[in-house]
Amino acid sequence: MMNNILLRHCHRHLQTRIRYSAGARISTKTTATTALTTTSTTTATTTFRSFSSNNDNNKPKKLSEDEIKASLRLLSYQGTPFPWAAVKDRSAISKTFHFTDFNQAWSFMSRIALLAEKMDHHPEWLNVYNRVEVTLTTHDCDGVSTKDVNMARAMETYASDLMPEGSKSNFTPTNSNTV
Ligand SMILES: C[C@H](O)[C@H](O)[C@H]1CNC2=NC(N)=NC(=O)C2=N1
Repeated sequence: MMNNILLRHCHRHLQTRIRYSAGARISTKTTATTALTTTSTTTATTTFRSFSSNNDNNKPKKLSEDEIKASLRLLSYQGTPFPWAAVKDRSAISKTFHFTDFNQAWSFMSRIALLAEKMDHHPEWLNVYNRVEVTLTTHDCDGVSTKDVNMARAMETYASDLMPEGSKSNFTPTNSNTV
């Protein structure tokens, strides 16, 4: 009799634990997926809307020097020692991101890779441990377009999601190929 009660108690306890851990597992997965989807969708939609659209035949429009300068000013927040900059001798913009470690740098690249496929727009980049050097340009118009600016903005969002506050000002200029 005592054994029976004990067994039922254990069974109920086990059920609760299983339900709890299943719930936790599901909610973690949902949160991760939602966060990723929401961030990419929101970023892409918001940025596409807030910049002037491309020309009629949907070919990305090459931005003028002044438009690039204005975009760089918007992208680079004050006090960042290594902000977005125009690349010397070619129409492209570039920035080096410094993360805490390789894991963070790779997370950043994975998130951007998903967005790149979604936008059909792919960055040039180099990763060394915690550093990701990014160059953005649009082959289809042979220069910087709104697609590059939108991608750069998404990169800023993803990087600041990943980096703990405080380490954001910890940049060291490493790329001398910019003007
Ligand atoms: C055919 C395909 O749409 C093009 O090649 C896409 C792919 N990714 C691209 N990426 C970049 N950076 N610029 C482009 O013009 C470009 N075009």
